[in-house]
Amino acid sequence: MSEQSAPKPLIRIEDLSVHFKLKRDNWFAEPDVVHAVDGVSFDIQSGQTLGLVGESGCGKTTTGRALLGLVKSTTGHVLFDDTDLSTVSGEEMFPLRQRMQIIFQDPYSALNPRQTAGDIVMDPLVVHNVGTPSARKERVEELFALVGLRKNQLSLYPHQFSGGQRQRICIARALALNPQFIVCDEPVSALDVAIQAQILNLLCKLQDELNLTYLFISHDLAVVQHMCDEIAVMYLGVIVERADRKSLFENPRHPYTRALLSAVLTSVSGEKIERIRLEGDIPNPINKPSGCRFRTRCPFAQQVCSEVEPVLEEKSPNHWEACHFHTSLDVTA
Ligand SMILES: Nc1ncnc2c1ncn2[C@@H]1O[C@H](COP(=O)(O)OP(=O)(O)OP(=O)(O)O)[C@@H](O)[C@H]1O
Repeated sequence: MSEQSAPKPLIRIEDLSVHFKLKRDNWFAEPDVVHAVDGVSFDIQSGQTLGLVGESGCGKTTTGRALLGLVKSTTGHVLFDDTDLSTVSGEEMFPLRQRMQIIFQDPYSALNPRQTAGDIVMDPLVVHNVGTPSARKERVEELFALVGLRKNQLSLYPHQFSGGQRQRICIARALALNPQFIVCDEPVSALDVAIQAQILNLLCKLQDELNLTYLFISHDLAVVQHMCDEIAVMYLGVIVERADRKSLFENPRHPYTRALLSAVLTSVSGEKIERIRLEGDIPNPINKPSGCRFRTRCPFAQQVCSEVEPVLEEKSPNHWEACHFHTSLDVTA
């Protein structure tokens, strides 16, 4: 594709960091700092899905929230449709918020138990003062149909729905203001496996029909494989590998990605991948290891790994990796 016709990203994150200062034990102690996200950059093209994967605590949710301005970033920039969100005022942010939404992991706690499903989905229209009362009612009915809920369910309360139906309510609410971009934060991990596929299919269908752009956060590689065009693998606040879905599943490079994938066992092409067992837990983001953050769990770590932090480099076309070694090519387990 020529440079002129290259698509413009809808989302661009440049060197995003989010550090949380914890409360001090006493006035003379330095506060501990959690390095939840440390210099993350990526683009998402309009109409595409970027998957963000990694173990619990690696900074996926914080990245998604910082992107939407729900947590304050320490450094870096988030550009939405070429607008740098760090430069816009609260007033300017209000209409932008309509275009960027989030679906949470837990459809149980995301819904107010005292509101009917219809009122929940109508809420964003009321808050943003969109349409007349009758136009809002019509829009809510349309949204119910779009996500596969029935009109006679409008006046029911959250507890009267199944888990999958509650996630459909959350999706309808997220769509109410016609967003372009949605952060899907583990949207199926709280659901039964049988229901997960239905919700994933619904998200795919809505993406096609409404040209939505997704950041899809998950710890589950099987889910990401189903949903995403591109995948970024996160470890302890940084991206260690990023590639399109096919390259990542067929030729995983980083030892961490390969460890995650070996739990799934077969690659997209059906070939078995070399097994790397992940020992121990993810280190504490308050005291991250020197050099490569993965070195304390990496079976291939060498001296340089504790001394120099590897940068994310393009190791083959559009396949980025942060590792001192070409592990997929020259290291055997
Ligand atoms: N408000 C906060 N204050 C202090 N630390 C926080 C805060 N929010 C998140 N963290 C810490 O930041 C790190 C990254 O958390 P985050 O929730 O982004 O990870 P995650 O990969 O989404 O994990 P999970 O899948 O469990 O949600 C964790 O160590 C977490 O404890």
